[in-house]
Amino acid sequence: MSDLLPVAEAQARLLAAARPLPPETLPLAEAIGRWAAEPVLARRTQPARDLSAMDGYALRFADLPGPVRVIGESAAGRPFAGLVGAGEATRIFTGAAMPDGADVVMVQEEARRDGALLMLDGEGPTRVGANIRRQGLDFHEGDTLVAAGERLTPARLAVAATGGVGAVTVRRRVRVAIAATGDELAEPGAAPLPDRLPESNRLLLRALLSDLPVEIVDLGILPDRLDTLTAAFTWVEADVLVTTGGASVGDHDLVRPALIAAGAAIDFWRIALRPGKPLMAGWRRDEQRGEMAVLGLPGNPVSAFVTGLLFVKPMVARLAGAAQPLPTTTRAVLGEALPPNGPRTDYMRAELRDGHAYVAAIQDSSMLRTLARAGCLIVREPNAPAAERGDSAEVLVIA
Ligand SMILES: Nc1nc2c(c(=O)[nH]1)N[C@H]1C(S)=C(S)[C@@H](COP(=O)(O)OP(=O)(O)OC[C@H]3O[C@@H](n4cnc5c(N)ncnc54)[C@H](O)[C@@H]3O)O[C@H]1N2
Ligand code: MOO
Repeated sequence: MSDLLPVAEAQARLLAAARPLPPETLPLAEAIGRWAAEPVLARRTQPARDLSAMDGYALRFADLPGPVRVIGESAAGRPFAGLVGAGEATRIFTGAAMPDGADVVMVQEEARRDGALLMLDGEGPTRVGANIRRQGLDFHEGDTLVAAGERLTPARLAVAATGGVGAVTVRRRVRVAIAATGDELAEPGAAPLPDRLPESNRLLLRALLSDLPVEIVDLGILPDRLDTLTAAFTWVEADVLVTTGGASVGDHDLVRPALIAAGAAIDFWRIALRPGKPLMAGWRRDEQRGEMAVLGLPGNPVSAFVTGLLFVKPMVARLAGAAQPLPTTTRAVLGEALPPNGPRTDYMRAELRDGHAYVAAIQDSSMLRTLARAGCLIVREPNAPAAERGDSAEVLVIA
C-alpha cells in the first residue's frame, strides 16, 4: 500500500502534462468565469482626473469657513469650464471633475447657503484634498488589471471594463465527455427495479463542473463489455474523458483495458487517497484529434466526488488556463476526536457548525446521504496521529 502514488504528486504529474487549450478573444460579457490567457492592461487611468467623492461644494481650503460666492456647477460628465478663484466655489456632485483652482470639497450637510452665498456650518474638511479622489487613485494606464492565468471573476471583469477594455483573450471552452459504466446502473428517474441502481455519477460530475467553462458530452451509461467500452473510448472526441466505475480489480472492471485498447496510455492507476484509491489517469494522443486527458474515476459515488474535486476540476481548470487550478483548503476546529490515519490521505465527510467540524460516524464511500449532509471534508495526511477535540484541522469546504 505504501507504494501508492501520493495525492499531491499525482495532481502535479497530471497538471504538468496538461497544456492550456488554444486562445480565443471574447467580449467581456462572454468571458465570465474564464481565465485570462494574457495579462489585461488598463487602457486608461482611473480616475482620469481629480473627482469629487461627495455631493457638496468645491472651493479653496484657505477660504474656509467663508463666506464664498457660488459661481457655477460641476456634475458627473459635465465639468465646470472656468476657474474657482479666491472667495469662490462651485456646486459639485459625486464623481464630478474638480474645477481648476479648487482644492477641497465641503459636503453639503456642513454648508449653509443663502442665494449665491455659502458658509461653513459644521466641522468642515480638515485638510487640503479632503473628499477628492485623485487622478490615478485606482490605477494608471498600462497597469496590469488581471494577470494571465487569473480567473475573470465579477470584480476582475468590472475592473477590466473600467480600464477601457472591451475584449479579453481566454482559452476556449473545455469539452468534457462523461461516461458511467456498470451493468447494474439504470437511468435516474426510471422505475426502480430490484437489481438496478439509479445512476448518479454523471449528474454529480456535471454539477461539479457547472461553474467551469465546459461543454459536456454525455456518453450515457455503458455496459461492462470490453468491446462496447473500447468503441466508445475510441470514437469519443473531447479534451477530457471522465469515466466512473470499473476502475478496480474485479473481473468486470474493464475501463483500464478498454482505454488501452482505445489507444490511451495510462500514466498512473491507484493513488494514496481515501476514498478514491482506484483512480486512473492518462492520455489518448492522436495526430488528427490531438490530446485527450483520460480520468477513470472509481464508481463509488463519494469516491467519484472526491476524485472529481481533486483531479477532474483542476484538470479542466488547467486546460481552461488557470494558473492555480487546485482547490484551496482552510482550517476548522475539530468537534470531536479522530483516530490515527492509515497510509492514504483521507478526505472525511464532516458537518460544519460554529466553525467546528463534526465527522460522520461511518465513512463508507458508497454513502451519499452523509456526503449530502457534509459541509466540508476533513483532510488527514497519511499516517497522521490521533487528533483531539479542539485541535485545528485542514478542511476542504464543499457546501
Ligand atoms: N479486491 C478489491 N476490491 C476493491 C478494491 C480493491 O482495492 N481490491 N477497491 C475498492 C475501492 S477503494 C473502490 S472505490 C471500489 C471502486 O471500484 P470501481 O471503480 O471498479 O467501481 P464499481 O465496482 O464499478 O462500483 C463501485 C460501487 O459504486 C456503484 N456505482 C458505480 N457507478 C455508479 C454510478 N454511476 N452511479 C451510482 N453508483 C455507481 C456500484 O454499483 C458499486 O456499488 O472498488 C473496491 N473494491
Ligand atoms: O477508494 Mo475507495 O474510493 O476507498 O472506496
